[in-house]
Amino acid sequence: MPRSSHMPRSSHGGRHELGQNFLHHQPTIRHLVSLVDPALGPILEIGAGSGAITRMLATLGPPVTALELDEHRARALRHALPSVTVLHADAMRHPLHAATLVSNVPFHLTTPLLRRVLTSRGWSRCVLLTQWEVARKRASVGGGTLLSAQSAPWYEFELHGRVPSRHFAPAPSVDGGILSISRRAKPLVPVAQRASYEAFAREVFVGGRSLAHAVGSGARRDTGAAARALREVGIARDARARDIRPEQWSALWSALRR
Ligand SMILES: C[S@@+](CC[C@H](N)C(=O)[O-])C[C@H]1O[C@@H](n2cnc3c(N)ncnc32)[C@H](O)[C@@H]1O
Repeated sequence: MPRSSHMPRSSHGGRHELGQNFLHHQPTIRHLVSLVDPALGPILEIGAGSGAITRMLATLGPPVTALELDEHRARALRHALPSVTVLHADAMRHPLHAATLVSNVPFHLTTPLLRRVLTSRGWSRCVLLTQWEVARKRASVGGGTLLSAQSAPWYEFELHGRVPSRHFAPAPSVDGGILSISRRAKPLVPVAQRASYEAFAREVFVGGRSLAHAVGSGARRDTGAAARALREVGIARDARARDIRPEQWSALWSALRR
C-alpha cells in the first residue's frame, strides 16, 4: 500500500512531508505544458496534486495518466477529470512508462526521482519543475557536473527558465526551474560502453596533476595521447573537467578509443 495514508495536513492545505507546493501561476503552467510534444504519445504526470498541470495536459490529445500518493487528492482528481487515468500510486515504485513524463517534482524527492527517471527506459522526453539549483546544474549552466557528464551521451538537458517561489502555494524556500530532458534517439556512446564511460568521467572529475593527466589515467592512455585527444576535440589545455561541454565528453571518449 502506498505510504501516505496517515500523514497530517499542514495549515496551508499542502502536506509538507509530501512536497505539496502547488503551482498556481497560469503562465508557468502554460509554459511547462508547451514543452510537451503531443505527437510523441501518452503522457505520465508524476505527483498530480489537485490537477493544476493535469487539467491542461488533458487538452493536448494523447492519453494522460496521473500518479498521486495522496489518496484524497487522487480521488478528488479522478472525479474532476474523468478523461485522465488517476492512480493512487507511489512514483518511486510505479513503472515510468509513457512517451512523455511531466512533473512539478515534490522537492524532497528530486534526487531519487531524477535517478529513477534517468534509469527508466520507457520514455523519450521529460519535462520537470525542480529546485532552481538542480535544474541549472543539470543543464550544465555555469559549468558541468559529474552527473551531467555521465548523462550527456544518452540525454540532452535544457533549462527553460526560473519559477519564483511565490508562484507556488505554499511557497517553498527556494525558486524552481523548468528542465527538459530528451533521450537521444542515437546515443553518442554505445550502450555497451556505458559503465566504462561513466568510470572514465568519474576519474576525469576526480582529477590529477592536469586535465591531460586525469583524462589519460581515466582512459588508461598516456598523457601525450590524452593531450592530443583534448586538442582534437577543441578542449583547452588549462580547462577543468567542469568546462567540458556535454557533446565534447563523448567526442573525447571516441578519440581516446581510436
Ligand atoms: C509539488 S506538488 C505538485 C502538485 C501539482 N502537480 C501542481 O503542480 O500543483 C507534488 C505532488 O506530488 C505528490 N507526491 C509526493 N510524493 C509522491 C510520490 N512518491 N508518488 C506520487 N506522488 C507524490 C504530492 O502529494 C503532491 O501532490
